[in-house]
Amino acid sequence: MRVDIVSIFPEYFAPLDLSLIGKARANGTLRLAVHDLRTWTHDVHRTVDDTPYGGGPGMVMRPEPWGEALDALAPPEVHPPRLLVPAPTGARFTQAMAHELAAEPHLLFACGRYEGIDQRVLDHAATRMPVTEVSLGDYVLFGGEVAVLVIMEAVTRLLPGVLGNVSSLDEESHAHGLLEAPMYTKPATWRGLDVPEVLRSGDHGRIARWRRDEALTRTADRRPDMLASLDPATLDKRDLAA
Ligand SMILES: CN1CCC[C@H](Cn2ccc3ccc(-c4n[nH]c(N)c4C#N)cc32)C1
Repeated sequence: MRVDIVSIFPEYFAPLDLSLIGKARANGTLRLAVHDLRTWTHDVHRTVDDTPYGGGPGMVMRPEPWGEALDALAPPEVHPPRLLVPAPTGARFTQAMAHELAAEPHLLFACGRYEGIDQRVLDHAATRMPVTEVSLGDYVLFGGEVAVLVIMEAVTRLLPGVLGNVSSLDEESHAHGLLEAPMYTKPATWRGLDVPEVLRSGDHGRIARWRRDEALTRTADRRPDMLASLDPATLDKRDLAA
C-alpha cells in the first residue's frame, strides 16, 4: 500500500517511523511519504491560509497550494488514489472503514488546519478521484493530523504480515460487532484478585463460552448501540440465553 500525507506539520508524523508501522515501512508493506503543503506555495511567506468569504472567525486554507499538491501526488495520467480528508463534518471512522481502506492500493490524506480547507479543493478533486471526508468522533480537534495517525494505525494493522498473530484480529473489539472479553495473564493471584477459574481450566469450550458471554455483557452495558446494530444471524441460542 502506498500512502501520501499532506500537512503543514509534517513532523506530526514522526510516530509513523516507530513500532509495527515502522517495520511495515522498512519491509515495503507500507510505502509512506509525508509532504509539507508549503512545498506548493510560491510567496516569500509561504502562505497557506486567508480570511473566510462571508466573514466569521478564523482562517481558511487557500485552494491554490492544495490544488498543486493534489496534482503532484495524484497526476491525472496515473490511477487515482482515494483522497481522505479528516473533518468534524466527515463520516464516522469505523473498523469497517478501516478494512475498506486497507484494501486500497493508494491513500492520499489531506490534513486541514485553521477552520478547514476551501471546499473547492474537495469539489475539484472529486472530479477525478474518490474523496471521503472522515471524522474520528463528535469532538473538535485542532486539525486533521491526529485523525490521520489514528486511521493509519487502524488500517496498517490490517495489512497482510503486519500483525504477527493474525487470529487476534478475529477476537478483538469491533471485529464481530462486540467488545472483547477481559484479558488476564500471570500471576494467577495478584493483590488478592484471582484470574477467573474458567480461564485456567484448559477447557477450551468453556473458555470460548465464557469469553462470548463476557463480550455480550460488556457490550450491552457499555455500548448498547453496538448490540442494537448486531446482525442477529451472528447470535446463537446460547447467546440469547446469556
Ligand atoms: C472551530 N473549528 C471547527 C472546524 C474544525 C476546526 C479544526 N480543524 C481544522 C481541520 C480539521 C480536521 C479535522 C478536525 C476534527 N475535529 N474533530 C474530529 N473528529 C476531526 C477529524 N477527523 C478538526 C479540524 C476548528
